[in-house]
Amino acid sequence: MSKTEPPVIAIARTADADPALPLPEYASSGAAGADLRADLAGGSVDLAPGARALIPTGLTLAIPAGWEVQVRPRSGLALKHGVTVLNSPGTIDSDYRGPLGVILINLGEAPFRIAHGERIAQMIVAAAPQARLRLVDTLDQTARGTGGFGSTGTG
Ligand SMILES: O=c1ccn([C@H]2C[C@H](O)[C@@H](COP(=O)(O)OP(=O)(O)OP(=O)(O)O)O2)c(=O)[nH]1
Repeated sequence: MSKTEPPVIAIARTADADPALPLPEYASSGAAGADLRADLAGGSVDLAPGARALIPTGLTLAIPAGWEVQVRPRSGLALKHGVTVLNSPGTIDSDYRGPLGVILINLGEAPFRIAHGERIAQMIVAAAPQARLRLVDTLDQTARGTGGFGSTGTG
């Protein structure tokens, strides 16, 4: 099977970033995601139950055209604390050069403190081709037709 060369994602720190924070990296040879850390200028953010916040990572990315970065939750935070990425998966566009932020929400029962440098989410690089979008009068026929939303049953 031929393996396509993975894209290069350029990472730059924002002007106010903490240069001591580790950059995202793959923790194992098979890891799909690289962890993103909260860059809170040495401080912390308290998320009350039900509250959400945009958490800065101190990073900006340059993603090649045809690719995207998805911001996904960390399962440990979700299971242990009910803290997850509200807009999961967050979409980082290839032409975006602004700061990468993570929108976290606390769906747990207890307040959750996000510490500076804590790993709060993970970034996944995925192919995202821009399709050619065309308006037509009728669509081609398929066996499924218009069936959806549970049309095949629940069992
Ligand atoms: O979790 C996220 C989601 C988005 N972004 C940045 C990168 C992305 O390219 C840009 C716009 O995101 P999106 O298209 O999801 O937001 P929008 O609400 O549609 O805003 P816009 O009108 O700016 O596209 O915001 C983040 O930093 N974190």
